[in-house]
Amino acid sequence: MTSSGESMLPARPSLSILIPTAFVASLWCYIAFNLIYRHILGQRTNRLPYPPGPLSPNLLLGHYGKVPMKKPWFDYMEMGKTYGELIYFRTLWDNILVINSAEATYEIMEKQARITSDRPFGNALDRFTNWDQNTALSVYSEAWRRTRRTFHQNFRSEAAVKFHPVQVEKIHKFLKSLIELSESPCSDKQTHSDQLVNYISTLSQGIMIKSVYGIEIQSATNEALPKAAREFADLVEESLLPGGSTYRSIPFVHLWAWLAPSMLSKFARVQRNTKETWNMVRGEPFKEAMKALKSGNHSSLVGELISQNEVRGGSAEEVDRIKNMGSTAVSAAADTTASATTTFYIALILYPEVQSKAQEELDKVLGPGRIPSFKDRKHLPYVEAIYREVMRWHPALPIGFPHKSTEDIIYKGYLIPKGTLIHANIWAITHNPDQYTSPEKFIPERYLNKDGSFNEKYVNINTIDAYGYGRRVCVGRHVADDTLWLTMASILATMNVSRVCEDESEVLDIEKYYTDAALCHPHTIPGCKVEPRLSKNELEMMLDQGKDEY
Ligand code: HEM
Repeated sequence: MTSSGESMLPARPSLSILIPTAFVASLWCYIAFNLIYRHILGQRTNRLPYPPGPLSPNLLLGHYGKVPMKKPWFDYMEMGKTYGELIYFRTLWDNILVINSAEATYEIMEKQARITSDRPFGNALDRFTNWDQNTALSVYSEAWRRTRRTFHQNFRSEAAVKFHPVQVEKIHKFLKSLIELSESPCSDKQTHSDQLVNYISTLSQGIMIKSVYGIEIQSATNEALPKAAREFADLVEESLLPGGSTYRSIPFVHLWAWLAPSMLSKFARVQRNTKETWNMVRGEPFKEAMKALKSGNHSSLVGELISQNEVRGGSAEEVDRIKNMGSTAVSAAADTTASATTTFYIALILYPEVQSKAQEELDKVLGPGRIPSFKDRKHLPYVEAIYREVMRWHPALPIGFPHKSTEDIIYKGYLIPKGTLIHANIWAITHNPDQYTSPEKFIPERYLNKDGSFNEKYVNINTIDAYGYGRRVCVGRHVADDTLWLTMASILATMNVSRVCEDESEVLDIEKYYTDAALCHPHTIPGCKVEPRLSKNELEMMLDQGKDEY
């Protein structure tokens, strides 16, 4: 005791110091435990080496924060020259594998699909942001299997024909807006290009939103639902890159998103925004479809499925699955089909000879005054080859979607341990010079036989790498395939697309027009001019005659 009678015991640390210290200490213990478990004990029990990869710059964090996040498909393709078809590294506790070759992708993601079809999500933060309601982000579980089945029943090749009326209607409307665009006086050519990109988005999203929910949209940039669907895709895309999702599994990180005030923490703000945006995409159009259903109109996929469920006396879980399917379809279509259509325009401005050849084929097969319909597809091999080349030349998801292994895999003497995040480098696969001569060039002829017929080898849609692999292969691919083919055939039949530039000899660096992250799409089409091949009246007559041709 002091003379004043106060105790000499040290002051107790306050809770505001204890809680964060305990949090940081337990986080480090968790990291240390994971490292010891995975890298020391794991190695001892399995003598096989992990695949080659760059040395870890940090014992604890691995490559966390050091991996390329901007167009990383180029870096991994380049790194392939040193490490080969498999590149292996880790960030914190995640083991990550990037696959650069078609052969390894087939062996690991197709042949072993049973054990490589999980996703690296499903943590507390993913539940906080409701990512578990999105089929593309869901873990490999019974819930995913059931929603995927609902998806498959409605989007498989035979079912995709029910999308045809809306596809035809929206594509014809798009062509009409192109005529208006070509007539509108505009001093700045780039404004035309930007407007065109807006029309392309409206087309891609308009088809899915109308087919799934029966909702008409006029502009993808001005209306709440298409804007939210794109915003959700933008908010998610960084987590799809190799190493991009590691932070999501940091223990208790969801508490930070939940507790921290938005105005103080950017992280909390982004997570809440993601949750709200997803809730909007999942909730609002569903409410509208239900309103239409109550008023006796169920001319939408969701309306039709809900009324069938009611007739069967179906469950609340089935309603949830239908909601998940509808909202996932709208968010998955937001950037992907628009990306491929915009890439098609870029190809046309760079390769005018491709456009001329396709128009020659269309004019010969269709004859004068007829707009292409799905029935013409098998008679138009060159147009088919253009579509395939667009998907190869600039795939919409160049580094694919992350898969996760659920068992150890041994490939060519290497151990790929259970829990590894697997990314197929679709870009490296579709730009492999051993398989595609001059892969950087747009050459539709690579899909044709010498006599100009379409090469049988490529007929199956599953040969299109851009749609991904294994049990998680794009479930909307048949609908996307129809939309893209008809859009491309219709544009070629009715419009001339060309490039306007000051200097004709300027070599266009197209990469600078593409976005950097996982859902890679051009933000504009540099100096693009679109002119109708026919007069406005002729074109309108043509569209009128073709409007019921599915
Ligand atoms: C150009 C158009 C499209 C491309 C290039 C594309 C590409 C892809 C890719 C690469 C994946 C990941 C596959 C994997 O994990 O290996 C995927 C998944 C998916 N796609 Fe597409 N997609 C397109 C259009 C669409 C459309 C229109 C829909 C609408 C239904 C859709 C729905 C989905 C869904 C639901 C998944 C997740 C499947 C699952 O995880 O089980 N996609 N897509």
